[in-house]
Amino acid sequence: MQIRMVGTGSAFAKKYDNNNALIETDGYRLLVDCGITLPKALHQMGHTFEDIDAVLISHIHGDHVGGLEEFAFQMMFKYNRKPVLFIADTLIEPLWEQTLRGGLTQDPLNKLEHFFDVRPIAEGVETELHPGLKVKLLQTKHIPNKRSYSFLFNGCFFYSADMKFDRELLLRLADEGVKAIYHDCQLEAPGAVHATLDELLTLPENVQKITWLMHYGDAMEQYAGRTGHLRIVEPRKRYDI
Ligand SMILES: Nc1ccn([C@@H]2O[C@@H]3COP(=O)(O)O[C@H]3[C@H]2O)c(=O)n1
Ligand SMILES: [Zn+2]
Ligand SMILES: [Zn+2]
Repeated sequence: MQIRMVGTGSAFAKKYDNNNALIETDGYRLLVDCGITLPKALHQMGHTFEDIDAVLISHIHGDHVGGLEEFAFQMMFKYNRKPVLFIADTLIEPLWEQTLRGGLTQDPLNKLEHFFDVRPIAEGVETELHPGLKVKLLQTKHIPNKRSYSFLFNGCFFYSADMKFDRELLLRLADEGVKAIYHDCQLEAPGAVHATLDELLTLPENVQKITWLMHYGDAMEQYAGRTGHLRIVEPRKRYDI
């Protein structure tokens, strides 16, 4: 499995695009989240929406779903293919009713399934997305009373949705043999709805060594050399997991 971040920025970052990823395995290309900046950033990487086999959504914030309207329209009117959308069963209704319905509705098209091949995923159940690529959704804390799901790929790669610091979860994942943790990180405290760098730096060395920071602000370069054993994910670079 390989990962390339289309962007690594926070919701407000201007130097880095929205924190969205491409996970590739045996020629299969999964887009993880599709934010506001995704259409342009994907184009700058030399890809079109046609190159995407499926999209997986973590939660409903613009930097994670704001590019889905263009994705849906391009696939319908430019590429004549209904894209596969993997999404927690609990997010299907809010994604349509609270985010996409306004822009996409036109007679007779009035539901999410008219635009996407929707594949609901139940929390906590390891689900095959493609031969060789499985995901387990873990509900993680982000905004009170708003569901947000982090991803455990193939039992060995944890990719955080936006989430608050959860020491027990990270220690447990490391104990269970997870090889890599990609974690959203707010460089400056207070984190409020994200883990802060200071919180992640309290992790034991063995956990820090497998943990990579993403979803950071424009000040990221000032933190070079100040992240302990935590490494910073670079945008658009291909990493083997
Ligand atoms: N209660 C909240 C809600 C949101 N926010 C900020 O808005 C951003 C929305 O995208 P995000 O990536 O979840 O990061 C959120 C916070 O920066 C915040 O700081 N506090
Ligand atoms: Zn975000
Ligand atoms: Zn968020």
